Amino acid sequence: MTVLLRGLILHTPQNPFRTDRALEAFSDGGLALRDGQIVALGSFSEVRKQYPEAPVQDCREGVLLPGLVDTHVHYPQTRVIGAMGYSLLDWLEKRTLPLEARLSDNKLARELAREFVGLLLRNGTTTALVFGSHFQGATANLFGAAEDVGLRLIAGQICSDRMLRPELHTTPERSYAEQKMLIQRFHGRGKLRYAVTPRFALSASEGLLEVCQTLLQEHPDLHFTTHINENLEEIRTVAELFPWSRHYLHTYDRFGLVTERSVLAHNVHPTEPELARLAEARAAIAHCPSSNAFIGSGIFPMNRHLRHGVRFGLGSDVGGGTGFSLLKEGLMAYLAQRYAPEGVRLTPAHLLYLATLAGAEALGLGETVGSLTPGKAADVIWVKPEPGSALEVHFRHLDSAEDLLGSLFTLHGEAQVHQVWLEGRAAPLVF
Ligand SMILES: Nc1nc2[nH]cnc2c(=O)[nH]1
Ligand SMILES: [Zn+2]
Repeated sequence: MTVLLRGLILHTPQNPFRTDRALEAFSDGGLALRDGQIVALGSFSEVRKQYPEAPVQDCREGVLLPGLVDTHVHYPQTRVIGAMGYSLLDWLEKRTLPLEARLSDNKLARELAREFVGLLLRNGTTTALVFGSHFQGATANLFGAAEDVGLRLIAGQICSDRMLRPELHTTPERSYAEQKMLIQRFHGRGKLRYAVTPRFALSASEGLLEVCQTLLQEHPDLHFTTHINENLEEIRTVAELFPWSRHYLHTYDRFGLVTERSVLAHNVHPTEPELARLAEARAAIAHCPSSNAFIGSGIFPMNRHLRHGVRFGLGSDVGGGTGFSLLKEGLMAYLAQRYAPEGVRLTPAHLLYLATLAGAEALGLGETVGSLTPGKAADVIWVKPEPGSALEVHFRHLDSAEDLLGSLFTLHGEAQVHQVWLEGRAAPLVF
């Protein structure tokens, strides 16, 4: 059955870093959904003519957007959000890893998994690349929870075999066996995909990175994700642990882990050769602006990434980040670039692109999601201003789509994700 959504529709089917006309807006727009796909987009009157019999859902209060894409978020860390006053390595040791160690308890893991996928959806995230758990059972729970609600999920069991805490350490042999089972069970099942996920080079021996390489060789369509160049002390430690490495990226590249299926989180302090190599390999960066500020990692050198042609999308990086909202990450990216000495002048179209299509492309899903182009999956969100809020005033009085988008990102805290469609089906937002 075809359904029509009517309302203000905004998306960025093109890259605003390359063209001035990337933002497409339909002030009284129509979006036709059928069999999980978008089948038409245009002015409401045009789309209505194509589907005169279809039922219409009136979404004229607020705005319809593509589902948001989070390229970096940690499933076990919802309850870590807000731990102030740390930098990366002491934040991990004192606040994050103790909680992650508790996910050996499957009951807790199941509860956190349900809570986590619910929070993604409530914030309008319909596709996510997720750091799983160090435990096989907990990671299986994450896949199960995503499947239950229909979230498009790429995730994997984290592997580490040093420098964290003993409960979180595996061995190369054990990690291989556990990951193999998860890959067989979940990779390619519905909307689930598997990502090989060493936590970071600091906590992975060469033997473990070799296991990651073997898994990617045995299953060339797997994804790969990890952290890189987030914090200066981390970078110094990695250089000591891999004395042969030319730079941080080399510790992954040596094992064949830097490809166009790789997403590396942060990259706040890259060298020029690393940027050149990332561009050459077509690997993508997950830019996590609120986390970079909150844990005090630094300001993302966006201009250098652009100059080299390195791809990047947005990541909430919960719980180093300040919450699940990618609208907020858009604003944080904007603010950080305003502070940076050679910051990029971002527009509302850039922010929407970074929160949607750029992320989809970083995950290799640019043909499937990230914009409302007909033929893509019907992953759509309806965002409304809170009654009585400043954002509502803006929605009533602004007439340029671009200004409205700017106010949506700026006043994101007054926006409510009212409804989410996953492949055309309305998802429940209360769990
Ligand atoms: N932000 C962040 N960086 C990391 N590096 C290694 N683990 C983590 C993590 O959990 N969060
Ligand atoms: Zn992270």
